[in-house]
Amino acid sequence: MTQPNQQLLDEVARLRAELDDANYRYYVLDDPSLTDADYDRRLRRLQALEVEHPELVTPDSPTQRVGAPPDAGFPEIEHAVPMLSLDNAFSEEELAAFVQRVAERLECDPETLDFCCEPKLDGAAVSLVYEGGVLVSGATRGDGRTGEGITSNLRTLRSVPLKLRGDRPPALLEVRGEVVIEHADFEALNARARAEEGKVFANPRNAAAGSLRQLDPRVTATRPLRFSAYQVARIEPAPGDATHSALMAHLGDFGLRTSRELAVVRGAEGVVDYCRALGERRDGLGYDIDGVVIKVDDLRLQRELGFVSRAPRWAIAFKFPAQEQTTRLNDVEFQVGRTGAITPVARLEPVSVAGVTVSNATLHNADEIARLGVMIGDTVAIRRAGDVIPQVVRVVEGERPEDAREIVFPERCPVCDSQVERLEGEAVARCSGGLYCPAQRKEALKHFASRRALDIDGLGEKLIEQLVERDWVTTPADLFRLEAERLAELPRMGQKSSENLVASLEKARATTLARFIYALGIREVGEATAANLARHFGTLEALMEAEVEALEAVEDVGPIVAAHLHTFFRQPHNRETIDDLIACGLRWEEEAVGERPKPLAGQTWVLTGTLASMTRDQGKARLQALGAKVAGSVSKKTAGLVAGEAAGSKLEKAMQLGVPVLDEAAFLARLAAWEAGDSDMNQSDDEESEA
Ligand SMILES: NC(=O)c1ccc[n+]([C@@H]2O[C@H](COP(=O)([O-])OP(=O)(O)OC[C@H]3O[C@@H](n4cnc5c(N)ncnc54)[C@H](O)[C@@H]3O)[C@@H](O)[C@H]2O)c1
Ligand SMILES: [Zn+2]
Repeated sequence: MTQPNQQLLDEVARLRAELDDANYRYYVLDDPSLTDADYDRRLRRLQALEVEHPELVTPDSPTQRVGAPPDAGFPEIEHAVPMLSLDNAFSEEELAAFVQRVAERLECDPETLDFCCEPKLDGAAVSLVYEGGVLVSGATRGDGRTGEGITSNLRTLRSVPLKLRGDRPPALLEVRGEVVIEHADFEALNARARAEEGKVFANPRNAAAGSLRQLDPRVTATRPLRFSAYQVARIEPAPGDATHSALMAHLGDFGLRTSRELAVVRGAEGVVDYCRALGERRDGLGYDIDGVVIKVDDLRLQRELGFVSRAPRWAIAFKFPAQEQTTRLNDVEFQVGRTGAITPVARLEPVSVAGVTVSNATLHNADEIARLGVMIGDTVAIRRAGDVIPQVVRVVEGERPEDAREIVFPERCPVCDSQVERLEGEAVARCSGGLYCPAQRKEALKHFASRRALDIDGLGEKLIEQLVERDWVTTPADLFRLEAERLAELPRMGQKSSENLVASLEKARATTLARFIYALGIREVGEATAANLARHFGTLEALMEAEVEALEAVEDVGPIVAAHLHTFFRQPHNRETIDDLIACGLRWEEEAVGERPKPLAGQTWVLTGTLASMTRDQGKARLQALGAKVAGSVSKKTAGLVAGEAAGSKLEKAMQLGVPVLDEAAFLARLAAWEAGDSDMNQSDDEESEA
């Protein structure tokens, strides 16, 4: 043993301060400043120094403690059985050494020992107490002895039974488990937060822990939290189960979830095989795990092994490579998607994250860049989990170089040089080049040709890419001008397949209005919305002319989709594309409008003055839904004028020209009759209106 020198004392003090701070940020603020990998490295270093110099160990050293003391905002709950940490193994050798250690202590052959293995869920640990089968309290781990009472929050989780299933619940059950958020739910939660400028979480663990520690359970209730049990701390009367795995199965009978991946294996080889196999499947699990927990399965042997201060001797956590790493942000490039969305992409100094080399990560949008406060040259934390695109989650403080550069959002599309637009209230900036933008063109054409759109058989993605790259096709209409002879010049495209493609293009010309609308690739207009629009308006013309209010009158169309539709049809080049398609022979049967007749088809109406029962736009929408065109001025051809309060010159003109005039009451009565399917205007003249 060497004598500790000043340098070493300083290092120990620095590590402790850093780890204390990291613990506070991780466990109390749910806002870590270090990646887990950096944290683990420091903890390991401190442990190594303390092993070398046991005289330096203090009871308050981060190596001796678990978690962090409970936050004052919650009632304290003392754990009847402490909630400990787990020893870690970072390699297969360390795993084998664990098995060896256990066998030596038990004085048995390691090859005869059974271990129960399960994923180490990366969430927040909680303990639930059931008395007489009823949930009486729930708590966080806190510092292991005392946790935070978060019973009302835990009650909002559907996976936490308020009452245990079965006729004979135990008199007392204290069960422990992990509260997690699955990847898909986490992405949705953060996407919502980004859209609403709410709190964006770095990872599902922070989101789960933060959600559980909300002072208002109604907030917790909105978070997609899931509880999965992994340990029984107390059960009375004691059941006959002799193993941990049997006890876990028993929990299932009570209506508690346990891991589907739980398996009992034998000896070091079994343990190592399990860890390898689960490691390979890690990305496909749909939730974060940071390793495997390996427990001696026999409960009697567990008791024999007992505990050390911080962790049980009968269990170990095999740690997988961390899902967060730090690296340098070398540059930011801007990518253009199918709908023109411009996404800033971080070009990174390549770094291995959970076994995969990552050199790009998404920065989402300008708001996210502002939220992160990130600059080119910064050291950033990257997260890669499952199939989700790697993300920049945080800037590492204090590492910004002097020559760091600000990230400047382009004003023009990096692909087609069209103006970049950012709509009021929208986080996303978009290229306004529509089908003209090569970046959007390929995707727009793929969408246009896809099965649910125009269903152009034989026009696959690769072919579309070739056609666009050769400039043979710039708009969808160009597709219909392709000739078999020319197509046959393309690589791997014989005479036969060229002719087949031309034939399927011919077939695709006869489509439906709904498919056509969907094929246009208007933002947020999916198949169902397209079908509603087709049914509602009946003709493409009525849809193209519709104002925002009229669009909002369509089932499932809210203000945002209405705005997208409105903007789309106001773009001259989109109109040109549509005209061009129709000129190329695209056609469809007109739809039966929402089962309703269109008594005003072919008529032009004018609205003037103020209506008491609706806005003028709403009136317009209802007329349009009945097939009418609504114009801004009165002429001889005007079928009728609706005159509200304070009508002026239009009313005069209508009277001069002999155009029928309806006051609001008469208008409402007629609307009611028309909408009910009564096309004879005169019959409803005397009806009383109900506004
Ligand atoms: N980034 C940071 O700043 C920071 C700070 C503190 C801690 N940490 C991370 O937390 C780790 C230490 O945390 P710890 O003390 O909770 O130990 P741990 O995470 O290594 O292991 C104990 C925990 O494992 C969990 N667990 C998951 N599945 C389990 C299962 N099937 N059976 C039993 N337990 C299961 C439980 O919640 C338990 O509390 C560090 O290694 C580090 O990765 C990070
Ligand atoms: Zn563009």
